[in-house]
Amino acid sequence: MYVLGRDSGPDGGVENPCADKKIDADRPPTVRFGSFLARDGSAGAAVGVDADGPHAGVVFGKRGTGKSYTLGVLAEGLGATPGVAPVVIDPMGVFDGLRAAGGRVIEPRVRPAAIPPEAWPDLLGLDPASGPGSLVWRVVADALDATDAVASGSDSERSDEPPSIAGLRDRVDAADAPTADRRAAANHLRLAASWGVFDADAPPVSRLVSDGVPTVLDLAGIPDAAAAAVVRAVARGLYDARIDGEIDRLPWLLVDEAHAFFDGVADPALRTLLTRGRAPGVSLVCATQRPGALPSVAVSQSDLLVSHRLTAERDLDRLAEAEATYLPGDLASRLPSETGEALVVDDATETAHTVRVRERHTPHGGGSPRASETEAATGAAAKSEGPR
Ligand SMILES: Nc1ncnc2c1ncn2[C@@H]1O[C@H](COP(=O)(O)OP(=O)(O)OP(=O)(O)O)[C@@H](O)[C@H]1O
Repeated sequence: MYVLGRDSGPDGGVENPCADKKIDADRPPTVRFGSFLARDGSAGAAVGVDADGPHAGVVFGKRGTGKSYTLGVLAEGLGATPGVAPVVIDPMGVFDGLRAAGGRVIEPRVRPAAIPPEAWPDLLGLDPASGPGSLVWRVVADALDATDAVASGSDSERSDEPPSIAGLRDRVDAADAPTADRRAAANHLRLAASWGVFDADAPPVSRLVSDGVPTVLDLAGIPDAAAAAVVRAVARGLYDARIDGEIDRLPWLLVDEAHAFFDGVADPALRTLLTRGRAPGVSLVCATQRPGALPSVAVSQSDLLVSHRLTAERDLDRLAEAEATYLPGDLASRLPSETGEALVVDDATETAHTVRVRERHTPHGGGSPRASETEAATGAAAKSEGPR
């Protein structure tokens, strides 16, 4: 986190982050985040998030306190920062306003091969020790071995085709297994096909970050297991692509409603980013209204913690895990109460400050609908005023 100098441009500190991708030679890439909040409630100096290096971060806050909005502020700023590329996991469909910053909104497709064989039974809701579960595990492993054999020139079974769900079902049909197991496995694979997220020919995950504009993966309305598969494929895909040198930019994965992804198929990939993502340059920011449902490692590995208001004891306990010897007093007592305000704990500078998150430059799609704002209500109000 940086204090941004007053001489660095309009908009309270830096150039409009949506405007361009100019590099300021005097300052490392920085995302305009907001301004310090003085004790009397007035706005102080502008603050920005360092985007030069990779980070692990969390954004906490009870419902309606501004988490998604804050994630959108980061996405806007990162989309305008050279050398980085934000990818937003959008389970509620509230980030399509990022189109106004040149972003794209995608209904994601991932390759079945992006999910490792051992994760398939869990993905399909099957016990891996059951007949159908172990059959699915085996056919996925065989299908991956067959495509690997082509790459390695091995003499074992070969397939030029990347595994598809239909191909996996063919393998199930042909397997030496009890009929009931084959039928159950095929039914579960048919269900997975109906989610519409698996495509053997889906573009590689590295394509999501090829140009640096915000990419929003719209997961609204798709089943939880399918959303988890997408998050796993994207998180792991970005990590592997950086390790293999396929991506030049530093990707930032911004996950809204992150608690939903830590108890299923996506969990290992998110933990990999938390614990090892910074080495190859992949950042992860997890936003959640239920910090208590995140694993402790999300807090212990985060070097940036942004917390809007919290009240539930379990969530405050998770926040307390971020208390460090360099911070005086408890964090809970320092949480601000207004929407859009947050306590920011920055491990790099070993500081905690109250910040007012800046306003978005693009429309925000979140916020709860209000009866008083419906056409029915405003129409009724106009009617009750009556003719004059
Ligand atoms: N920094 C801010 N500046 C101005 N308005 C804000 C700010 N942060 C949040 N808001 C307003 O507060 C409303 C709620 O914010 P947001 O949708 O981000 O909450 P949330 O914590 O993500 O809620 P939920 O948990 O229900 O998803 C938004 O509609 C937005 O208008």
